[in-house]
Amino acid sequence: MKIHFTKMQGAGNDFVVLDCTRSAFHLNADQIRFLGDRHMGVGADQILVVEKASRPDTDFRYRIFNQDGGEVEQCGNGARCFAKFVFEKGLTDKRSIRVETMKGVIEPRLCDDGRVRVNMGLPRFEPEELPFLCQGVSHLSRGTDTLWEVRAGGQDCWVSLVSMGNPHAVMVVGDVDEARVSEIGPDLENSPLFPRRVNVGFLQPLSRSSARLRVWERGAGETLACGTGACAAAVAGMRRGLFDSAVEIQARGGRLLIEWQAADGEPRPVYLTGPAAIVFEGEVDIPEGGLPAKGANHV
Ligand SMILES: N[C@@H](CCC[C@H](N)C(=O)O)C(=O)O
Repeated sequence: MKIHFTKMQGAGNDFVVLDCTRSAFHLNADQIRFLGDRHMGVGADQILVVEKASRPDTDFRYRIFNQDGGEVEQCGNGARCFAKFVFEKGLTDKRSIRVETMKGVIEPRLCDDGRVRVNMGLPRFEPEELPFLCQGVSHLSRGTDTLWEVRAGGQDCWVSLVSMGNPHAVMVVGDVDEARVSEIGPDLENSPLFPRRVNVGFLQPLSRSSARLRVWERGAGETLACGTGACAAAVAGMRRGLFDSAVEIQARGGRLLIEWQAADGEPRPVYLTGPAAIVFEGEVDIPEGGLPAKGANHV
């Protein structure tokens, strides 16, 4: 089966985007994994599926699948690429778009400088608001933040847990280049503390308005940037008193601006601003069996 796709990237986080506004989406998890595979398929951290809105107060619906074939709740860099995609492909002439995701409505807006600014909704921190956390886990509070002690990669780590619709654990490190991302990341992603797994952020504050960040993404491994990871890391840092209300997050693939006005205690949405670009278009022949689970096709 041949399908048309658009390859996009936002700060180096890359996507295969499928326009399903006129046809139904019907790929299974093995076929999605084929699309995401960098050797056998097209290659992408996530696959984004653009669909018609199912509610009158929104313009589109979009679905997000990780490279491992699993459908997930939210994707910040994907939201910017989605907005650029629907505008550039003439699917809308609106520069402000309301989009349904699995975890509520988000609002991307195309800026005059070519970047996209997205209202990513409210961050959540309280244990009862973290559905990804194993029930009955004890925690320690410190200041205004709730820090959780976890063991991963053979060491004890203190993490902030944040839901941006999807799950994040953020730890502060001295130097992201030295951080044990590929040991701690997968260990924490698959810890029994997180039955639905978790994205793991390694945050190095540089000043009150800038930081470096690496993210081990659930279902994709380390990526060049993670938009929701940047939001989670910035708000975790703000709650710990490390940052003011706007932070430039430097990821390995680009820079993202995170804004969050939390000072008066009112629940406020997080805004994410950054680049989004179409890289190329193509047609791909998807094998009926897709890409079987790892090891399944070995002789
Ligand atoms: N790259 C994304 C996040 C994609 C989903 C994530 N891996 C998850 O499983 O929650 C972003 O830019 O936010």
